[in-house]
Amino acid sequence: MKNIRIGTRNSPLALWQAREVARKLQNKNYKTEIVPIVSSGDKNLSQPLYTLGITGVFTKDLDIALLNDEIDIAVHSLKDVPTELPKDITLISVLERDFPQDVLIRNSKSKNIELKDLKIATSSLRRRAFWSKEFPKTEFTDIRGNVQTRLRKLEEGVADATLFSLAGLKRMGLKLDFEYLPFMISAPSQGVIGICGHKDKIEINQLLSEISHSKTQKSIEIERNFLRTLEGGCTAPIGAFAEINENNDVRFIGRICSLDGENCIETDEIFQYNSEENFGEKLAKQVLENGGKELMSIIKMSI
Ligand SMILES: NCc1[nH]cc(CCC(=O)O)c1CC(=O)O
Repeated sequence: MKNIRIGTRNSPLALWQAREVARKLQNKNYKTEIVPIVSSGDKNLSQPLYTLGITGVFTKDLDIALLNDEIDIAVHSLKDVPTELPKDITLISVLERDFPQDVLIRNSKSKNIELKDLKIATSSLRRRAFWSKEFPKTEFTDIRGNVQTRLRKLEEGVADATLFSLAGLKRMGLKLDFEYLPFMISAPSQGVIGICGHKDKIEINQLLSEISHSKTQKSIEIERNFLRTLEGGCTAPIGAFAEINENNDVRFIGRICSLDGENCIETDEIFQYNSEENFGEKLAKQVLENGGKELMSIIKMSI
């Protein structure tokens, strides 16, 4: 068999994740090749992007590379992958989730400041809203770029502290002091590496499904169905985390908040998993009935 061409974005985190997938495949004696995709090849496509359902800012270029057959699979941080996938593209595999928590990183001058007084750098609506729910008077500033860039900006003094997914820090081998934040709920699929493929590549998809982690698969299915049912395509402050034990008991925590964190609706349920039921959708519908519908329309108006 030919090399499996693994498409990835070019950032250090994305490349690490692609290598992790390559390692898993090599352990099964498949040959791999990493193909960093720098910019989009949309000029090679015969149809405009919107007719193909291509929407995600982080996933667009890899979707196009898959459709152009420049790569066999695309490796993503699953939390950056929209719940509605483009036509002909499918989520074929997930790796075992690690460290889904959001953690706080302070710059070296802010070690003794109380949480409520910290100026926080984050562009995530979810992180701002959930932090504000706990500490309403917080001042925020935007911060963008990859993990390393953001750490540099933090040390330059754009803010006192920032929030990261612990998975991202661990993958980058960054041994920084961090603090857990029990009041945060992670983004749906946070800490999960997802692999997308082309629907027609049956053989590749079959072998990729062999490395998929089934407990993680069940968790993200619930979290993503929860998100899909709530959002209808918009980016709202939504957290979702499903944990499954050996007996197939699931604990699911979900939350939506207004941007300022003042109005939140939360669900926290324990149930027995079965593949027939769409728990994510069911729990999201409960949230929508409990005032979530009104909250979602307020959020959509303020974005
Ligand atoms: N949107 C950025 C992004 N996408 C995935 C990760 C980290 C890896 C992960 O949590 O899956 C990050 C950085 C962060 O949120 O701190």
